[in-house]
Amino acid sequence: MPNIIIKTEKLCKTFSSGGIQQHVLKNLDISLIEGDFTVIMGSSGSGKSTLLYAISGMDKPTLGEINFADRNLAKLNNDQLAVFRRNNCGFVFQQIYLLDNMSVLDNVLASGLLVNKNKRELVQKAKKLLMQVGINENAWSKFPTQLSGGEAQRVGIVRALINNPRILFADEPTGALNSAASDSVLDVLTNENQNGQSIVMVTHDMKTALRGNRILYLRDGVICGDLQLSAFSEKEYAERHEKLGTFLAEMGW
Ligand SMILES: Nc1ncnc2c1ncn2[C@@H]1O[C@H](COP(=O)(O)OP(=O)(O)OP(=O)(O)O)[C@@H](O)[C@H]1O
Repeated sequence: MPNIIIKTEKLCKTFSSGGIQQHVLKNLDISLIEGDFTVIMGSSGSGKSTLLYAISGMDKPTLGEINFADRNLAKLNNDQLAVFRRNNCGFVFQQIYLLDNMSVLDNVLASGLLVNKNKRELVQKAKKLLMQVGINENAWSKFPTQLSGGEAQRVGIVRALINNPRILFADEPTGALNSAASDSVLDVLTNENQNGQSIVMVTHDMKTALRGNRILYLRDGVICGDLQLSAFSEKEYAERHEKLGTFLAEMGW
């Protein structure tokens, strides 16, 4: 039986500004499966990032429930939510927020030390993860400004993974990268997922979305499509591309 890691019930998010209410997420009932690489797609403004922020506990819903790893997020106050996020969530964004005055290794360690006080163990783990994403020893003492965009994003992924998150949340992780750098980042995400890491990623890019095994399509705050794919494999790229293309055409993408 697949393990449900996040379950939402009647999840709603409404923004109010200037006396006008905008209902961005409307009564969403979603179950996300542990181990999946779930992709959230939809047109601009459909509520993808809002959904990602709500289910990861970065923002509170207006109404409804979010059960994440058997915790009801609505019952947590802001401090408890911050601890919950630190222990359970990793985040990767389009903008890569590495600290410019710290080396690559220190950027990763700074995140890790928030949860694990055993520095020796942490250093070993950070180095292992950096190697895993293709950031070799000669780059560990470099500063973020000395890295390419793709390298910096791969360091960002390591920083997000250092505390063994239950889910890695990614919002347009390749949005600011050129094609080669984007492929290197997608290969890292695919590899992590194939090693068991659950990933939930927002993207508007089809090539990026092809890495997922489940595609949710959001339109006007409602999930109107849910496509299951097999785990990513280069061998069946053409077939996969066609399946996703057909699905997106049906969604009016
Ligand atoms: N903090 C906020 N305050 C007010 N409105 C907001 C806020 N955050 C998002 N919105 C509005 O909610 C709607 C959905 O935004 P969201 O960023 O979730 O869409 P998206 O599907 O991720 O879009 P894009 O693909 O363009 O990034 C938009 O109309 C946006 O202006």
